[in-house]
Amino acid sequence: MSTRHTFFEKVWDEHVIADLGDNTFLLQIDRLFLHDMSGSNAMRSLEASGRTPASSKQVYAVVDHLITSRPGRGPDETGARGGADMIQAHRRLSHEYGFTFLDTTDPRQGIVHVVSPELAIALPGLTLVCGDSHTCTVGGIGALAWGIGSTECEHVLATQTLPQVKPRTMRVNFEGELVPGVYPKDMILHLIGTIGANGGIGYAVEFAGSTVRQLPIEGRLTICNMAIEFSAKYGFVPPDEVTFEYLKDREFAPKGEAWDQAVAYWRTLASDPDAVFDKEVTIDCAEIRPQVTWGTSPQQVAAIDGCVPDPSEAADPGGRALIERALTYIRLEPGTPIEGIPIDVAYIGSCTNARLSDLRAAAMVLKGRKVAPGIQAICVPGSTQVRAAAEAEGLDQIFREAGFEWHESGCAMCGHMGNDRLSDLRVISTTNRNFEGRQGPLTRTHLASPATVAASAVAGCIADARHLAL
Ligand SMILES: CC(C)[C@H](C(=O)O)[C@@H](O)C(=O)O
Ligand code: SF4
Repeated sequence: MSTRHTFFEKVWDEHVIADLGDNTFLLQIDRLFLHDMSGSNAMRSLEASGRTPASSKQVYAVVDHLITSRPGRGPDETGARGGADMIQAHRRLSHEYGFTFLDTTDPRQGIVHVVSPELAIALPGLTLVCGDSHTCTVGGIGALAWGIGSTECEHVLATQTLPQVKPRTMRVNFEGELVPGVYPKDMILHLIGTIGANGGIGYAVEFAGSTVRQLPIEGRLTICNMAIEFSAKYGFVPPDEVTFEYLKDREFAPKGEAWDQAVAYWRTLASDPDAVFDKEVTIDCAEIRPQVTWGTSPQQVAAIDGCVPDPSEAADPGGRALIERALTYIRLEPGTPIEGIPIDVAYIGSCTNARLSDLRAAAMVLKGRKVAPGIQAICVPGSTQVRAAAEAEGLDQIFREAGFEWHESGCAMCGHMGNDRLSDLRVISTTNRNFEGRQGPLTRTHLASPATVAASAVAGCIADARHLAL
């Protein structure tokens, strides 16, 4: 391949079937992942149209959004109206169409974006789509992955292709040493806080720089997960030795000679040293402190030793109105120190931060400690495999002894889709969205890393994990 190409251009060009004009291209789609909300709808719509899937082998399906995370749950258990019907249709059609189906009781079940790299369904250089905005998560293993709508899912089901407008390219370089106690979640929140939640609109974002290269895959997945909160549909870290090491021997990874051939190909995918991006941003990681959101957008974020801003200090009336609205909803006064804000609930879960490394980071804080009186603390592992691995190393005991509930895997209280919900409570949460009502009616969500959530559970208020003697 000639030089001066970015990772994105290489993978995109490899998948173009036709130039449709107007910067729109018909792309070959290598993997389609269906979940029990958008996926179930797409399959029912395909069935109603009398069409059949183009390529059953390239489609995977999982039950994650609507199923409750209640321990001891039944296979279709959900509080969502019509949810059991959707799960059942998802199951019936996935079997009928011959898709790989990860049912509620399957030991490989879990949140779609957690199981997709865990089982090597997502692989470097592949195009992977799912009817879910956080599909960009699996860009962390070097796939070109993005979220689509139900109608687009149906299009992919019928044709295994999708028309797409070609985005511009951006590279975000994270450079320098992370301060101890600062995690990938803090890196991405800091980026969104610095550039803005609209900073990535129209871009495919490559996360690069020495700090990213040193991150294990799980940290890269956390960063890419929130590319969409930066308004970038695509976020990725081109594959490297860390990626290959992570994927080797996983269930759907190529094996034997096919593995060697795949790795040889994946090694060609990194952006060329002289590749040109439409935009570049550099972040000095030494400056990043643990981050906590204070408002109702991920960009409304501050360092843990900072304060809630004063709307009167906003640069313009629009900015002032946004801050005022957020503070009214979240019920905080300007100038309130972030540390010490009392909480009701501590939530560790979601496709952002519920992998084994996240549970370990939280357990390190919780070991030998107790959740403060009156605080509800919940841990929902990102997948059933993560849950089993955590149990094998005794993490569940640490969580339980501290006073955390230990749930089955699923989306659960991240977006209260299956009616696992909170209401009118203040939550410190490892999830990715703090929008109004996101975790239940009137719920006030503060996004943070698993270590910060664990420290806050213990303190009963937003707390800096670095202040607890570890
Ligand atoms: C239900 C689904 C379509 C939705 C998404 O697209 O992201 C959900 O996963 C979310 O996080 O809000
Ligand atoms: S865990 Fe939350 S953000 Fe992730 S897919 Fe599920 S609902 Fe969406």
